[in-house]
Amino acid sequence: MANVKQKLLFRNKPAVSADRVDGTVARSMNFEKAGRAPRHGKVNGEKEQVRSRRMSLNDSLEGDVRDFLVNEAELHTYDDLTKVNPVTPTTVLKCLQARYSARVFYTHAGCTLVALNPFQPIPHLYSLDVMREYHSAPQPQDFKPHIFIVAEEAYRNVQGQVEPVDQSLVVSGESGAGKTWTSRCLMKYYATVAASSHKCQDTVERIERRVLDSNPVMEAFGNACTLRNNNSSRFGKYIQLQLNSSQLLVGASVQTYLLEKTRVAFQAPNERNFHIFYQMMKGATEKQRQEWEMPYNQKFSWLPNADKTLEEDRLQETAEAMISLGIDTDKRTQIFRVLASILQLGNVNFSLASESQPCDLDEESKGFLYKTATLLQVPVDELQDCLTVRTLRAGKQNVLLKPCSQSECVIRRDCLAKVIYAQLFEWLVTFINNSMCSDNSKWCNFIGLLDVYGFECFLLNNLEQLCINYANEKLQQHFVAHYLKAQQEEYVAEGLEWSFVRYQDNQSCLDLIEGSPTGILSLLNEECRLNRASDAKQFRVRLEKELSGNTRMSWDKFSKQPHFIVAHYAGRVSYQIEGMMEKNKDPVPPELLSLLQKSKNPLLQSLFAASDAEGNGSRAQSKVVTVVSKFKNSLESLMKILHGTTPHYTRCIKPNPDCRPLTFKKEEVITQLEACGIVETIHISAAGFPIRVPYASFLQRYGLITKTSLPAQINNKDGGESGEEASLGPVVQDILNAVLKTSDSSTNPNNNNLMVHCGKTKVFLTHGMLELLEEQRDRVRSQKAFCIQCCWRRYQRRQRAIRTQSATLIQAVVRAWLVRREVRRWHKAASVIQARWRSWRAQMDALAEAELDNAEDLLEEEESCSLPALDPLLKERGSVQLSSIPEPVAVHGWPLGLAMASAPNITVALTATGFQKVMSLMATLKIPFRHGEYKVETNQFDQGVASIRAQPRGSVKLHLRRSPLRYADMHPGQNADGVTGFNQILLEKT
Ligand SMILES: Nc1ncnc2c1ncn2[C@@H]1O[C@H](COP(=O)(O)OP(=O)(O)OP(=O)(O)O)[C@@H](O)[C@H]1O
Repeated sequence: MANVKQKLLFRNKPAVSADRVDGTVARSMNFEKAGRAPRHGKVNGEKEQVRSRRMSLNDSLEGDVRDFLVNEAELHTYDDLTKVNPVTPTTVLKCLQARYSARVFYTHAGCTLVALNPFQPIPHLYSLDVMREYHSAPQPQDFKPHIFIVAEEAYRNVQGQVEPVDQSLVVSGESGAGKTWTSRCLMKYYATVAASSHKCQDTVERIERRVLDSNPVMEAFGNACTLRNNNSSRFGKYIQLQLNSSQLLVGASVQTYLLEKTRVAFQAPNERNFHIFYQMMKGATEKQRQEWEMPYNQKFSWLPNADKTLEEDRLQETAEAMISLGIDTDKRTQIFRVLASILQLGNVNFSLASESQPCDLDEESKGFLYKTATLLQVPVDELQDCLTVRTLRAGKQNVLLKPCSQSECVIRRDCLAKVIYAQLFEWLVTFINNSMCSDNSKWCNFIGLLDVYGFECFLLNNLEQLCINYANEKLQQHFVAHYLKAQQEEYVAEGLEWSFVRYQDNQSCLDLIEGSPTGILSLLNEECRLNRASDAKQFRVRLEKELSGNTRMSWDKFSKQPHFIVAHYAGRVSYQIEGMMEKNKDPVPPELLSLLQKSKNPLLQSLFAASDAEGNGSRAQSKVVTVVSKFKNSLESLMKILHGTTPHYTRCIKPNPDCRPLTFKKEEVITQLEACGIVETIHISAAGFPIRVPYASFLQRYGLITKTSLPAQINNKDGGESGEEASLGPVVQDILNAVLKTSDSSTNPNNNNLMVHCGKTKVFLTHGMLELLEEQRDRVRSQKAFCIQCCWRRYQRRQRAIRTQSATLIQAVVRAWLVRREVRRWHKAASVIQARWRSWRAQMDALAEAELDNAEDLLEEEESCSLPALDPLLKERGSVQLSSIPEPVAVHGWPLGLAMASAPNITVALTATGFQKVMSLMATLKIPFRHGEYKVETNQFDQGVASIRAQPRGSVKLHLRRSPLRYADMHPGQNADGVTGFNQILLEKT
């Protein structure tokens, strides 16, 4: 398992810059695949192509796995973050974002409820009707996640008296995340649903009212406007709502932790003092101003940013709540006068003085000091002495007075203000408790609301942050133990036997902080109890000596400031040592305490009466109760209470740092998820089985590994009933066995069985097992793809062969048909030629016969006529001299061009060659043909008739002149300029 985790971490590395929380298995697998070089790439370009193809394939695979595990489009519908698959910070973040965009602000995360702050009122989200709906629902868990589900669950646990019956609702988150808002909602819920038995209407109403009214009073005194929240609680609180045997609210009590009293005398830039001072300054009546010695236009140096108007600046509301809690007019007057004295004290400034002289005050400051003394009802001289002169005691008798330096005076002034305010706040809390708390006999169970600071890590962190982060470590340990129990229960419900043996909790960090005698707190206390001035560098050396071996402790070698770094569960925090000891000692000069005890103000008297013993000059340094000791004690008692209750965790998340409505900043949220332990919870999940797949889905995706498919009846039902799903167990087991058998057992010799568990309806998987399954699936799919490719190629080859064969056959048939057609044409042509030839020969014979007869007649006639009469004609038309034996016979003929043109078949005449042409010419020239009677000769180019000679009667000589027709000797396809045919003959002859 560790191997697998390491492997995943290693593979995830390249993704870290893009998305540091992207640890999905799919991605890690892709990196492995993407990193593998193609074996047979010939050139780099090819390799690149192959790689990019693979990358895109892997990307699509990643999407595929993601789609299988979780449908992103449906992410907002996931009511429980542990149900998103795989449970990684990325998917959790996406889910929260999707829900926030869909205006859904509550989401379960296993046993925790995550509440996203909308930063704007959402109508009807917390109305009385909604409260009643959740309260009366038979199964509120089936409703949409809501803070009222948590409230109702706790309430029903009390009703059901299931051990442990007492409940704790732990609300945490960073400043401005909505803890106070959520606590208020919870209190309103219980004040509504656990109220109103008609019989005791008065009491219940009184208690409810007081419980609710405690809020404005506590907020006025304990909240302030900070950079991160306009109404920031500057203390932690645990409110116990006490329920009687009928689960009705009969009382309440409040325990507060670590009020930020330094704020009274010091406010960071752009921050304000506690709300109550501004309420007084802005909302006092004239009468009150006189009472409080607070003129209308007076400026107070401890009230910066007073022009900033907040809805919290409502004195009237606070005063009414005080009345409702039973703080009478006198007490209220005393309270406000004490508060006014603090404001006047803040305006007192000290001037520089020599070492032997106490610091003096200017006139203005004297006035403010006078007012302070008046309001505190103490002598003004004594007050000034206390602020400017230190009393040193040497033994019981010897008292030494030492003037304070200007800065010491300022420290004493501030200290006086802080101690008064802190005591007043404590008194108020006690008063509220007395007002709300019911008699022990009247209540039997409680529901506790814990609203504590979230994990803090600033640029400069000091004792306050150390205490807060220590408390968060404590709560985280408690949460983890509880969460693991819940996980264990789920596994048991699914029939699994599993324990998170490998999970390392934060005990080592707690040991580092609270360990004795060598924990940070112990060493700090030891340093504070030493009777010497605090030295930061010395303390750092001490810490290094004692704790350098602790892996949770470290130091920044390059930092010049004395500091130490603690690796908390939520991150590393560097604490500066300078001032830490002073804060831890929190010394109050005894003179100041004795002065306050002398006050005529009954409230001040009661505030400081208890500190009498402590305030006595006889305080031995070893008995100093340090801040961390007090805090540790109160934290321990709180943890004791929590351990005895059933916890319910609500993690409030601030979606953006600027408190803008409906704005979700991923980085902001993931940091808080880490700080409030959700990411840690996810890691714990990862140590178990973060991936849970219902049998039906598993079979649908991985069935192909063993060629198993989902039964049709389940497939049709979209998942099937749980009974039917359970029946799929053996098939699923077969697939898993097959996968585990084929996996490389050399790398996971013993771990195979630890990577997967079959529950009753789901398969529980580790990331490693999912990876293995996906690999197997890929392999099977590759095989199938290869098989399909082979079949396809074979099919293609066959098709190609068939096509070739067919084409050859068609060609053969066509050729045969063409040949047959040609031959048929030839036959036909031959028959025509034969027929023509025969008829022509017959004609020729007849013609020759006739001509010969005529020639004889002609000869006979010519013997009687003179021959020259023929000459002109012959000259004109060209002459044919038939040289025969005994005399040449003149043959009347046409010019050869005409003869060619009138050939029976002009095509034959023009195109025919050789004998054909001769025959044609003879026919045209109507030369009688008798076999053997004429000798026809062509010229050497086979292009014209050279001579036709009558054999029996001697030779016939043709003398032809050039045709008078200009183009008579031309035919298509021949050079127009060339002289061919008969003309050529003539040319040759001449
Ligand atoms: N559920 C909610 N609906 C509407 N607005 C809310 C809700 N929760 C918180 N807010 C708003 O956010 C502001 C800050 O909330 P809240 O004071 O409860 O924070 P916080 O966690 O208690 O801070 P701090 O630790 O500083 O006290 C509130 O003043 C309120 O305007």
